[in-house]
Formats: sequence, C-alpha cells, structure tokens
Amino acid sequence: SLNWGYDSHNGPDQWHKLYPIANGDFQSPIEIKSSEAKVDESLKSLSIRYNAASLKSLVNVGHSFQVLAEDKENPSVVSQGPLKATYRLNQFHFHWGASNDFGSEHTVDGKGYAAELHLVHWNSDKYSSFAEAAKNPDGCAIVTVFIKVGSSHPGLQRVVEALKLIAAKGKQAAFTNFDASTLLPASMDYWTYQGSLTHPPLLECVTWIIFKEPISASSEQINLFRSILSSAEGEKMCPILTNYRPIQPLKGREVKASFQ
Ligand SMILES: NS(=O)(=O)c1ccc(C(=O)NCc2cccc(F)c2F)cc1
Ligand SMILES: [Zn+2]
Repeated sequence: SLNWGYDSHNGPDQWHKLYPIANGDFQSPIEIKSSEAKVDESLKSLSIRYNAASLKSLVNVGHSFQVLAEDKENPSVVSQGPLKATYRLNQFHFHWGASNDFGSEHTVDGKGYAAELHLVHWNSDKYSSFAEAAKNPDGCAIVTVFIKVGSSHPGLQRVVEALKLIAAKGKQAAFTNFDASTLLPASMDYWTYQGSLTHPPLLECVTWIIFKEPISASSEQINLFRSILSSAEGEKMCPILTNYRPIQPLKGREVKASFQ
C-alpha cells in the first residue's frame, strides 16, 4: 500500500485506514491550553545528561531527517521530572511547515511555532530496545522544544549545514561530537501529558515533556529544513515542505505544568 506521508493522498487524514490507533484516546500532538494545565508542585525538575559522544549520524528518512544516537555506550539520558525511570536518547528530529506561521505539532493557546524539536528517548531500565519500549505506555519520553523565527541559533547551525550531505531520501552522513543540550532553552519549565508518536505507527507510548520557552532560529536556518527532499537520488526533486500532524482531541487527558 501507499507509504504514509503528509500529502493529501497519504497524509494525517488517511493514516487511520492502516493505523486505526490514529483515532485513539491518547493521540498526539495536542493544543496546550496554559490556563487549564494543572500546576503540580510535586513535579521534579528534569535531569538531562547529554553526551556529545552519543550522536553518530544524520539520516534523511524521506518525511524528515533524524540525528541518530548510538544508544549502547555513552548513553545520553533524561530522568526525573515526571519520569519514574531513566530514558535513553534514541534520536532527535524536527517538524516544520511550508511557512514560518505554522509548522510545530503542539500548539500553545492556539499559537503554532515555526518548527518543533523532538528528542526521542526510551525506557532502558525496563525495556531492551526502542521498538520493545514503544509497545508500552511507559516506554518512551519525548522532550520537545518549540522553535520560533528570530536570531540564528549557533547550535542548530551545525545541524542545518550538514543537511546538504543528506539532500536525497535514504542518504546518511556521519554526525559526531554534537552536544544536543545546546538545543535546549534556558528555562527548564515544562508541560507534560501522556500521548503517542505523532506519525505511524502512532503508538500510545509517550510521556511528552514540552518546554514552555522556545528557542530561536533564523528564517534561513528553518528554510534549510525545507531544502531536504522526499525524493531519492535520480528522482524528480520533491522538497519536504511540511511534516507536522495537526492537533488531536484531548479526550479528557490532563496536562500538568511544572511551573506556576
Ligand atoms: N514524531 S515523534 O517524535 O512522535 C516519533 C518518534 C519516533 C518514531 C519512530 O521511532 N518510528 C519508528 C519506529 C521504530 C520501531 C518501533 C516503533 F514503534 C517505531 F515507531 C515515530 C514518531
Ligand atoms: Zn516528531
């Protein structure tokens, strides 16, 4: 069958045909209504310990690009906060849109950002791999940073410069010695809720941890996201202009805030 994507014929409105969980009760992304988030004083601050030696390569997966972590030795990990275990970084990637007015997956009080960073982790205390963890509600933790258009981001510059090496679908390049913590905002205030992966297989295995403070990137940097192609080498060039899923029904879930 057709590979899923973000076009009208294979996009988010069609996913339920092959992935019925798309209409589930714990789907992501969602709109965060800041006034309805429940302040939870018991929420600890997040402990993020990233190791520049963890990241190994950059790959064009056809609907986005990912920076992959070698999740055996020198793990980069997140713990504390809402988490009851240590979660190991598997990869990070971004979502964006055709214009800077939208492109993030989560929205805050009706506002979309130009892009959204997902740092994807899995519960390595309980499970043996990401794929195993993704079958469980406590399997994954995705740390999320909103990206707004503004001044150029020095940390992001290394990522966007490497995109020319992986322009075509399936291409990958070495990408080492990068400290992903340079992509985090100054404030550690966050919202958290239980949800899902935001594209197929859409598994409901994610504790979402969403920083309130966005980072800034220049419009040139965000435009370079749109320079990578969903087409393989030799095919008609097709830039990835949009790869965000629209917000999904909250279905009675509670969003907690770590801050007043
Ligand atoms: N956008 S996001 O951050 O919510 C997201 C993160 C990871 C994945 C993923 O790993 N997919 C492949 C994959 C591989 C093995 C097992 C899986 F369950 C699986 F989804 C999908 C969406
Ligand atoms: Zn994502």
